[in-house]
Amino acid sequence: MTGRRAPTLVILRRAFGRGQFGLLPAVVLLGLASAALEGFGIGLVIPLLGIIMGHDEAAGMAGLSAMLQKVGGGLGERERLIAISAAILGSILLKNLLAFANSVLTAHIYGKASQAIRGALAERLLNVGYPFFLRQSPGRLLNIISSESWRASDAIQGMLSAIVSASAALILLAFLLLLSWPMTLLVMLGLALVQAAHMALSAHLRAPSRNVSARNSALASQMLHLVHAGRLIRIFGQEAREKAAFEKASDGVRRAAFLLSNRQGALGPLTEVLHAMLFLAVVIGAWLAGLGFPLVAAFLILLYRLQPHVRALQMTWSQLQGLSGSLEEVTWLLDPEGKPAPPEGSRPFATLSKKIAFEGVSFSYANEEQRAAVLHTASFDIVSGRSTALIGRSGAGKTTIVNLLCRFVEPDAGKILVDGAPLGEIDPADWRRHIALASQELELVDGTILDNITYGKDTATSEEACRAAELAEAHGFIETLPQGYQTVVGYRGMNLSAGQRQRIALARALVRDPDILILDEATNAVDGLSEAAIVETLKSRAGRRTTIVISHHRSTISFCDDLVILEHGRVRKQAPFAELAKLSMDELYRPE
Ligand SMILES: Nc1ncnc2c1ncn2[C@@H]1O[C@H](COP(=O)(O)OP(=O)(O)OP(=O)(O)O)[C@@H](O)[C@H]1O
Repeated sequence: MTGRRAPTLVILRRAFGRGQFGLLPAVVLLGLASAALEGFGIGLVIPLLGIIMGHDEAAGMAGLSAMLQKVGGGLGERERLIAISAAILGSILLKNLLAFANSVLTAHIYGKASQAIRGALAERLLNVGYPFFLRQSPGRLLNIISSESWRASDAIQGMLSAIVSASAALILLAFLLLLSWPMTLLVMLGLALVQAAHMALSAHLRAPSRNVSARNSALASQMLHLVHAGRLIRIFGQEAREKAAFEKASDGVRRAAFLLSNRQGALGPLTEVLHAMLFLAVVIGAWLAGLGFPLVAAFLILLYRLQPHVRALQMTWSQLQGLSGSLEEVTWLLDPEGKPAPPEGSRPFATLSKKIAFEGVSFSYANEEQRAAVLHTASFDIVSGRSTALIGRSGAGKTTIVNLLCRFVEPDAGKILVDGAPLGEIDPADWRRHIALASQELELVDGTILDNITYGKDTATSEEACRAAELAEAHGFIETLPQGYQTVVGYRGMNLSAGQRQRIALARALVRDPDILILDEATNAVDGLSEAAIVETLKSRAGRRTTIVISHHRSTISFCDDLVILEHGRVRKQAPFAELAKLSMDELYRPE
């Protein structure tokens, strides 16, 4: 789970990669300027107190304090008091204006950085090789996108405010140094000790933080299950079991978050106590050193103003440790290393003119358990302009062949040749533009019927969409719906019947008028009459287009020209359909 590169750096690079880095110096400058104004304002307390207490000479003072003591020296006492007060007020006003400008700027950078992280996550999911989804838990992915990405953004916000705090701390320390360097050295030594204690304690936040992320992933999986398995749970009466499983996952999150929050919560008060001790040590040190009251007062006010910035820096540090689990999860998803690459190839593809040839293709869905091969040296041809039925018992490897053809997965051995050219060398985008797939597993998108059909071809007109719906035997039922093509199909098309969903999915494939049409159990929920009409549509592609059909139904493959029979991942037979037309499905499946 732990990324090799520092998660914070990877995320920072992604977050600020698009022009936001240029704004960081502005954040630093604004932070420095507002702290300088604050230091200046506080420094003016020295002459102010001097006037009030009646000893306004610089005797016993050195450096900055002596300079400040002389401010407005040429004025009368009353005018000097008013002028210094006005200068203090002016510096406070300006400082707060700059602080506001800084908060607008950091909010802008934070927003852009969070958006960049979310965009990078979406880009990774869209571009990673498909086998990634076969291996990863959807709950984990959902948790990263929906929750951990926000926490990574919080870390960015923490880092931005840390920049401001660090700038302020630096300037205020410089003022302290100019007022009294021995006292400042004492302060810096004390701060270093507090920081060391803080870092040692913060290190204990990493493990609980990772645990929170892991528990959140498990909970997200449970949530997904509850959303998807509504019917399954009810029909088998498993509500109590599901409730217990959900409670367990939810309680796991609660416990992990409680531990993390307790450890984090202890750091704030502890740091405050250490800072109070440091403050008192400075008071005692000043008294022992015999410093004058105005100087000690200015020093203590500055120190008092410095402490929140230092504490904020330390709390950002512990916040980052507490978010380390989230940062690691986001980094893991963003990192292309160790993830399947998307299919490659640059050879253009215009049309299938001869055939697709599988030559000794072997494949296994290899994972940690190294499963056995599901295709063994499979060799067969899909001839251009003809319809090929791929049949075989359940688990024989038919969908795996579709996955290989669509380049969702790549062969472990052997070749897939398209008009003699290796499929692996063909530009995948070009190739996919010429194929279309209708399958039970390709769900509808949440939108209207028209949205779903034109998903197959962005540029399709309403007329083209209607034509595709007619060919898929969907137009008739769509016309009877009150909203027609504007009917919203709902999540995964749940507002429609299974057969209606399949016909819209078929229209989505047909709207492309694809060179190669692949139907994987694409009409098994469609009634007989509709299926017969669809078969007529498919027949009309003969000679012009190539069709690959997978079905356990004799009627669905009845129009095919060629038959490829698979058995346990091996091609048992390839023959013209006419030669075997008399055999029933059972007879076709039966080993010879
Ligand atoms: N993602 C996967 N990970 C591991 N094994 C898989 C995966 N998908 C399929 N398999 C295995 O590959 C083999 C072939 O599966 P495939 O889906 O290609 O069969 P099929 O012929 O299409 O079956 P059906 O007619 O039931 O749809 C099966 O043994 C199956 O268990």
